[in-house]
Amino acid sequence: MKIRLENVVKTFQTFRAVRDVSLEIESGELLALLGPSGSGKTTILRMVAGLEIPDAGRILFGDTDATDISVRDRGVGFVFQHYALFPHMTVGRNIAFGMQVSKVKRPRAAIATRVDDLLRLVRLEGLGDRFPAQISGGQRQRVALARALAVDPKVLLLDEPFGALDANVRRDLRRWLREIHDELGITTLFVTHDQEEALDLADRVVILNGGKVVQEGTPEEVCRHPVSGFVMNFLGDTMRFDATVWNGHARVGSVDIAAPGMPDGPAVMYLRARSLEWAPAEGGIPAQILRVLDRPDGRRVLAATGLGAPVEFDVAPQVAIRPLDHGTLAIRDPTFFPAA
Ligand SMILES: Nc1ncnc2c1ncn2[C@@H]1O[C@H](COP(=O)(O)OP(=O)(O)OP(=O)(O)O)[C@@H](O)[C@H]1O
Repeated sequence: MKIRLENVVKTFQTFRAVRDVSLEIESGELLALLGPSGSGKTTILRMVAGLEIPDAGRILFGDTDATDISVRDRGVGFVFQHYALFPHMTVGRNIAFGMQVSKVKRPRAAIATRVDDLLRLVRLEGLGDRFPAQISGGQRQRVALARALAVDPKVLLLDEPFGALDANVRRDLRRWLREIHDELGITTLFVTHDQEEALDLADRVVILNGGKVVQEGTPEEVCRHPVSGFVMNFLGDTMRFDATVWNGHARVGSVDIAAPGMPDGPAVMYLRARSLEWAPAEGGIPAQILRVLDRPDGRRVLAATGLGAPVEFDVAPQVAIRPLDHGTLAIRDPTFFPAA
């Protein structure tokens, strides 16, 4: 089922939370809404669910205008971070609940078979008789997904479903969710403020800021071609430096760097750790090492340079480098945007 939002607006009292948002979720696609806190992600999801009504604009499910269709009749499944399971019901009964109260009546045996199938799908075979308090947080969210899928929704809506879990469990669950999505092919809208989660999971990412779409594209497109300093910064691991551009060259601190195609005037230069190379074969700017942080996959180094603020870069674990060492750093592919 394809979903389309056309010029959707939502205002709370006088606060405009969603400003003229248009987007499409292709049938079978997994789309992530990514943005900082307060950017309007949850409000958009709630409007797709039918839990909020837009002030203006339309929401289409396929060719049908769903704007005035009730939550119950939209055929959506939800998993929210805090959408708790019923604590007094077993896992199996939690999963069965939606089928038992649905308008579509199913025989008891069919419900039991479906619960078993869903427990297998979310890899919780054998846990159907436990209560929510007797399983882990990650397992609870898998039950929540099974419960959402039980009534064969046309669309799956997930709002920070793994937000409360620790980093390793989150990573496992997001790979697992992608596998389930590929198996079922259900149109899915996923809300997160975690860039890595969105980029790992989604076919396409829509980046929001202040209730507006600022960029949309595949993870590769948004990572390789961010349209603004905001997107570049939000996608993470960036260093930001004030610059002044004149005649295709940027003055950054006391350093001159080529900035071809940039208009003259104040600008911002963004670097990522991978844009910096320690001890290049030739050229480079003078640098002094401030700190060396050992990580499982290498060493992250902080250094002072003439750019005006410390920089961070990575070296291989075997590179001999110590605080106070002097050397040179090459800057590759800096990204410039005119200052806002
Ligand atoms: N029912 C409401 N009444 C008043 N303001 C609201 C209401 N719901 C949301 N807002 C405001 O609308 C803005 C967008 O909220 P929303 O929850 O959609 O953002 P979000 O991007 O999902 O943020 P978060 O990641 O923190 O959940 C926020 O400033 C929020 O305070």
